[in-house]
Amino acid sequence: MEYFTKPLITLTVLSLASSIAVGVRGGVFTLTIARLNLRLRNLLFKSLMGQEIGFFDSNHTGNITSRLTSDTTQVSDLISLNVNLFLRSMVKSVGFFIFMFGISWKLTMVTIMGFPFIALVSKVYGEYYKRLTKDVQTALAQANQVAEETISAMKTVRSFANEEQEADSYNSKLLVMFQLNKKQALAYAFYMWSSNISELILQVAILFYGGHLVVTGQMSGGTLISFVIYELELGECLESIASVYTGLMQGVGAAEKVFEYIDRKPKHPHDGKDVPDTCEGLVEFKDVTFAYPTRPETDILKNVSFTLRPGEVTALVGPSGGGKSSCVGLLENFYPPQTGQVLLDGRPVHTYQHDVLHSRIALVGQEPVLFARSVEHNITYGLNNIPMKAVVQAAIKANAHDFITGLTHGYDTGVGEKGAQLSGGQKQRVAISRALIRNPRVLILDEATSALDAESEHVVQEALNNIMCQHTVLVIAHRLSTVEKADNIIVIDHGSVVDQGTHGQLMARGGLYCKLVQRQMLGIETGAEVLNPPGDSYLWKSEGPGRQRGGHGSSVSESECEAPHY
Ligand SMILES: Nc1ncnc2c1ncn2[C@@H]1O[C@H](COP(=O)(O)OP(=O)(O)OP(=O)(O)O)[C@@H](O)[C@H]1O
Repeated sequence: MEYFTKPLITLTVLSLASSIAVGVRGGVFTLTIARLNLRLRNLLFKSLMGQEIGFFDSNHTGNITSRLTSDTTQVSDLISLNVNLFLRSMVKSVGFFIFMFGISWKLTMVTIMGFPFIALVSKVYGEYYKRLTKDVQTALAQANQVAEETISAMKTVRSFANEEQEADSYNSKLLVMFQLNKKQALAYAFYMWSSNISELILQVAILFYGGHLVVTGQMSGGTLISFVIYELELGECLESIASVYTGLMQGVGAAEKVFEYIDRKPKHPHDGKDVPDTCEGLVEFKDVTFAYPTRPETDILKNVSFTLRPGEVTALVGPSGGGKSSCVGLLENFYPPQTGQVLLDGRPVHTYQHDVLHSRIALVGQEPVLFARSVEHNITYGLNNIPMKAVVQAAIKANAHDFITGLTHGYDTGVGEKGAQLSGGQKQRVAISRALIRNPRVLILDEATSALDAESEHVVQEALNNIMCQHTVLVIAHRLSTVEKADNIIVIDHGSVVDQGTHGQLMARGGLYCKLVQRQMLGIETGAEVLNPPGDSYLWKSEGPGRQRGGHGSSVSESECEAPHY
């Protein structure tokens, strides 16, 4: 009993210490995974926020969110788990080696001889697995892309009864991933087979040489058995280390995708430093040529020059696709021009400090994008510590106050994802309030009142008229009646300024603007037909003024284009 008591006590103490260590290790690693995940996601999201708009034009949202969610989770899980396993297996392996060396250095050398082969198998498999993992993550991202696009456009899917095709499309993307999973399974089977065979060969070699040592009396049978037990344990540890390598390679595959975005330097960074004390609001486009990064071969704007003067309303008009919104994109510093300059008060817009530029230029876009927050938070978006009074004032100016107070929780009412719980006109008015609360020097209204009903449009237009004299205003509108009173109307077609002047001047010249106005009055949509009339004869021209189609009782004829007072 005395002989047994001492080892038993030692074993008990070691086991207790070990169980405490296991608990601590588990806790620490869980915490590490969480911290790693947090850090990776934050770094990735921050890097994404700094990317140029062209990056988002060329990368699908589903792909980006997949990196932000599943790839980061893969990285943190796999790396933490495998580092954990690696440390444990390493400590155990070193211990077993010491014991084995103590028993027989000759047998230990035989054991070591088998390692290079086992390491080679792991390396080849690990590299292959890394490549496969990258492909699997890419396939998953593509499946996510389909899912995200479909779910976010559910009403369109339903209205075209396309649910089944969307489900098929998702399934086909998943099948691509499944094919890769099959390759993974095959590779794993091959790896298990080769590593088990190599281990078996090693054991046979040890037993053969150990047997020889026992037979020749250099070692006792009991010692050989102890050695073999240690060797088996060591084999398990080495197997773990090999699988750690594979796991780490898998993590590295996912990490490469995550770090590709984390390390990406934006091609058009918004890192301007200028903070001028005052801002007049003089905007100049000087000989601007521009192509979108996704289509660098097509110039969307060609040598465009114009000026927006403080206190004046300038309208950009022209056929659809002419490049009006692209001008806004350049003024907002979303994209850099290829040649020429876009200046605000004589300084290129990209030299302004990012938040300063956007406090001086505010945009109300074609499709107002609201966030799934309260009305108040949407109006004060990007601003801090704004008193409620200012919020209400901005809403009143945009004719939004009445409908907001009619909502269940007034300004605290949530607007739903992308403002889905508001009507188009209501969303637009909240978006206008959001621009007005900044009291910008330059106000851009890109089809801002297009979603409003006639009455709301009138009131919003009046509100805008009241504040317009204090700003430089750029209006883009298809309904040309809304820009008649503009101080300057710039006509853009196929990326070039083809004419500019007041409504009267443009009508007198009888150019494209005049034709667009006539077309609208006839109730026919503006478009390519106006620019490329078949056989150069318009419908109303060939049919004569008395036979005009559609329209609202208008009887404008081409000859009126020449009239100085249209
Ligand atoms: N992000 C983009 N990437 C590539 N090409 C684009 C992008 N946005 C617009 N375009 C292209 O640029 C051209 C000009 O588009 P833009 O939106 O500036 O026209 P627009 O005059 O504002 O038209 P609309 O009156 O219909 O809004 C179009 O041919 C369009 O296809």
